[in-house]
Amino acid sequence: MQLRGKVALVTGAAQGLGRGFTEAMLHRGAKVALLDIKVLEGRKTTKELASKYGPDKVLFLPCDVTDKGQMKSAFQQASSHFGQLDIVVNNAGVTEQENWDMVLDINLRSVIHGTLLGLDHMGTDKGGGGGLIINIASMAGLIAMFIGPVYTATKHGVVGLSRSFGTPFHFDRSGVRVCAICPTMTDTAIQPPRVAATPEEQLKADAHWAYTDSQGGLLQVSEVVDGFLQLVEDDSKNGAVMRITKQKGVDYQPYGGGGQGVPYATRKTRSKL
Ligand SMILES: NC(=O)c1ccc[n+]([C@@H]2O[C@H](COP(=O)([O-])OP(=O)(O)OC[C@H]3O[C@@H](n4cnc5c(N)ncnc54)[C@H](O)[C@@H]3O)[C@@H](O)[C@H]2O)c1
Ligand SMILES: CCCCC[C@H](O)/C=C/C=C\C=C\C=C\[C@@H](O)[C@@H](O)CCCC(=O)O
Repeated sequence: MQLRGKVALVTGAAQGLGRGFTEAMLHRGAKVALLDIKVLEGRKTTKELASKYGPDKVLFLPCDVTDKGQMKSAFQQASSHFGQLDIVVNNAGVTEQENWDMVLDINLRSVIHGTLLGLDHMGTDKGGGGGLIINIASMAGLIAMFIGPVYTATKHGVVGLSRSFGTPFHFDRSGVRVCAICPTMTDTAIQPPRVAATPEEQLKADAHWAYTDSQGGLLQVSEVVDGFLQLVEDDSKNGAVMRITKQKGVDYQPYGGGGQGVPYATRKTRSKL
């Protein structure tokens, strides 16, 4: 998909990777609705981007992605404000917390909801024009991240969700590509401090940083954004799971079973179901 003239919605867009994806799309001529629970940071980011790319190109919508009403309303506002919606980036996420329900709600439930809302707004079967949904998973969606079992579980869920909606069975009806991106550790505020407040936290921090350093250190946001843009522009990728690592750069997780690795029904086979 070429970005000029397109409209995107990005969750968790106030900072970090979400801000990076947003700015890259604005730079290529898209308009973007920025959603975030951090209202002050979101407004500040939007103001900065408006002064660079034009006030008509951005819209900040305060939104807690775990609140179904707020999410539904934000999708409606974005699409009526800009008159269309072409790309949804489910990016908002948090790392492991004591309140594991919240990790599930933000990292998985809201991504499921954002994907369903994206299909409702963009699906050709729902009166939309087709489009693209990119779910931001993590390398922890493909391998076990030892300091975050719940985080790991949610990211595996995001990968499975994206692969399933990325089968021809769904694309035939909706015309919406659904893909996931799995970066390794990236230099954003989600990273834990190297010096922690308690001995237990320090143990985890030491293990995390020893592993991260052994893997070549942190990715920069720009490296993840480059992979994101490749995925946006490559219409052949549906159900694809992009990996971004220090060692290999951008590549795709191989799955067996004829590409998609899962059984699917095409338009032809579905008519016989
Ligand atoms: N940084 C990494 O190492 C890394 C690696 C792989 C994947 N990821 C994933 O990338 C995504 C972005 O993370 P980041 O590294 O930019 O972190 P970040 O903390 O800088 O940004 C996350 C954003 O999500 C927002 N957010 C959190 N909870 C929210 C909620 N309930 N409603 C709305 N917005 C909410 C935050 O306010 C923040 O702006 C996450 O899904 C994360 O899991 C990050
Ligand atoms: C606690 C801080 C937040 C981290 C968030 C992030 O999403 C977590 C990432 C978790 C795991 C990263 C693993 C990285 C591994 C790679 O460096 C590489 O070794 C994996 C290669 C896999 C392959 O080639 O098959």
